Amino acid sequence: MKLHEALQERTLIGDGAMGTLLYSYGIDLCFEELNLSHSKEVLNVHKAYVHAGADVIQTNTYGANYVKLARYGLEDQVKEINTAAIKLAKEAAQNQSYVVGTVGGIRGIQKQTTPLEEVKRSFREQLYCMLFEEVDGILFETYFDLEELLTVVEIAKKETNLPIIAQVSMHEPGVLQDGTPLTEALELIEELGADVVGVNCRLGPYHMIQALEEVPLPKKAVLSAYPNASLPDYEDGRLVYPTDPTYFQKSAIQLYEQGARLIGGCCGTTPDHIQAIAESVKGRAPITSKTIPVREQPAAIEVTEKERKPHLHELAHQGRSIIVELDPPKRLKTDRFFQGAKALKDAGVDSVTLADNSLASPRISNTAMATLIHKKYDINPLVHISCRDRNLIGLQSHLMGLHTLGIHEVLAVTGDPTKIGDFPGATSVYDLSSFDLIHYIKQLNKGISFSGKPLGEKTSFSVAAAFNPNVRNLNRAVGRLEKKIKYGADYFISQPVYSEEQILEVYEATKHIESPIYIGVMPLTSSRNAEFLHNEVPGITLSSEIRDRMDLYRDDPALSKDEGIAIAKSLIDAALDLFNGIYLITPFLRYEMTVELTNYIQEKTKERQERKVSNGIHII
Ligand SMILES: Cc1cc2nc3c(=O)[nH]c(=O)nc-3n(C[C@H](O)[C@H](O)[C@H](O)COP(=O)(O)OP(=O)(O)OC[C@H]3O[C@@H](n4cnc5c(N)ncnc54)[C@H](O)[C@@H]3O)c2cc1C
Ligand code: MET
Ligand SMILES: [Zn+2]
Repeated sequence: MKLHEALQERTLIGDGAMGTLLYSYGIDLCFEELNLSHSKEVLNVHKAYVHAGADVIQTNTYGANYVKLARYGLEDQVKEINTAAIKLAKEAAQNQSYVVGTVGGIRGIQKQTTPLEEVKRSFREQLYCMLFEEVDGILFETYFDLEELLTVVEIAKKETNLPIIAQVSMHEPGVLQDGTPLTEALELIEELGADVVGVNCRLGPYHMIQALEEVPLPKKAVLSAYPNASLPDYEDGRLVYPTDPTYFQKSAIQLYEQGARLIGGCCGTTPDHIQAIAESVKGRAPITSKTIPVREQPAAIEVTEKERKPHLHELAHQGRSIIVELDPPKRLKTDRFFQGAKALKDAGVDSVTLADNSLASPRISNTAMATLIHKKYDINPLVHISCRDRNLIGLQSHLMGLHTLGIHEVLAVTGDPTKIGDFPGATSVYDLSSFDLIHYIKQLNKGISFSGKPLGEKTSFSVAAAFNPNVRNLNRAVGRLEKKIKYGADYFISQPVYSEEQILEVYEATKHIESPIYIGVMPLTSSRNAEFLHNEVPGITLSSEIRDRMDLYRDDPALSKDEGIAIAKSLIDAALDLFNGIYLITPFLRYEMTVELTNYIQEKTKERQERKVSNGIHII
């Protein structure tokens, strides 16, 4: 009997974890490579599951795609590894159990690291190996990213008529990480033609049963469940899953009662767990009806926006907007910082922006300083957020904190790597890149956490992204802007530019982009400062004319400053008609310079407006 028919007829038992068992044997290598180098051990795991009563066993190919194998330098061995895996599973199955080719999800919470094109290429290669070796079905498991699973199911349906088993994984019971309810996700997968839809990994039986209680019986497809043995414990540096197979047996009955017709185990489960569930539900006739309990609906997500100042992207859409970077000090003396913030507020800037340990060197927390200037001077601060120093937990917690503090303007950057800063040996976390961070901040704006949990309220972040025009290939930098818009960026803030021609070039290269760009201007403070930027900061080139102008006053700090301001003013003159947003960067807390430039921009803007009005009157 084919797997298709068996699935229609009776409850089937899947196998349990492969990785957990191999790990428990003390083998801590690439599990998929073991199909070649430790084939006996892999064969024994399969045999143990067949012996325990598994009707369906999976090949040891969870990560046998070139993307994951590349981590071990094994990307060229996709074919050998998959072929060996299938042969081993078939040898153990002896035509008594069905052998399904397992394909694991690649993307975790980071979409950016594995673009869909890569997912497709990698999956096709693995699928062709499986079809060539004639498996009984394809099993997709541990897909946290729904988009990725839908993509591979669609490809599989085009390439084969074999049964497709497609399982999502959840961080939170009942919802996927993008907030899609489980029921809706399974319906989407079923619509694409998956024969079995279900859930595996991450959750233990308790939460998996809870999640399935909300899921009606699929219209055509069969429901499956492969829970982990329990929640993991961390002992002596290893993850262990302390459970009693008897508990798993009771849970299997409840999964069956929820309509699951293919029941196995994921991480932490062993042949003992599989034997326990085989004893209780193997071969049972599938249930044919199910009642979904009527539950009190969770509180609706708050939609009314709290009173807030206009967002910076709104201001820059409407007209002139000035924001000024004033970085938190590197030392604990804060007087100058606060004087600067107050002076900038009095000068009328729309926001003070605070870098997040730029150049990977510690400063006083920008959130602390932003909160204080927000409270003290009613400044609308813009907080830079770098992915370098915080993992996913830290980033979400930080953003929820900013929301609670009433700070709604953020700049999402990947961040300068630690290698260039005060602590070259420190870890650069980079759980996310700027693209994914932008995406997840926008998810918070929908009231959904990074892991898909409803937050009960929507944040209202306006998300800026970084634009670095100081690169050899400006078009590539513009390409990154377009991609950041796709991920949800509302507007851009640029690195400082240092020539009028460059301002024009940037304008020409970006004029098709509707999102506002705040163009960066940082006044030079001295000839040494100019030489440093020109010679040592990657990407920044100052014209010889500018360097000569600064050099003329190299022995006179006051005149150097004046010349720096004069140069910045000419850059501003060049920028004013091309960009609404101007981003001034305060060098070394010398806020007098950025206050003067703010006044200058305001005067020039007023003059331009008056000229427009009088031109208008003249025309009339
Ligand atoms: C306005 C502004 C504020 C900033 N504030 C901070 C801050 O507070 N803290 C901090 O640590 N850093 C800050 N940075 C620095 C920033 O992190 C780096 O300049 C970064 O390389 C570009 O921005 P991103 O982090 O969004 O990088 P992304 O665009 O996400 O790029 C990430 C990686 O790609 C590389 N890359 C970027 N552009 C290109 C390109 N055109 N071609 C090829 N490779 C490219 C980068 O080198 C980087 O390794 C800021 C930059 C700007 C423009
Ligand atoms: N089925 C695979 C294993 O048990 C993957 C489980 S989810 C990480 O090793
Ligand atoms: Zn698992």
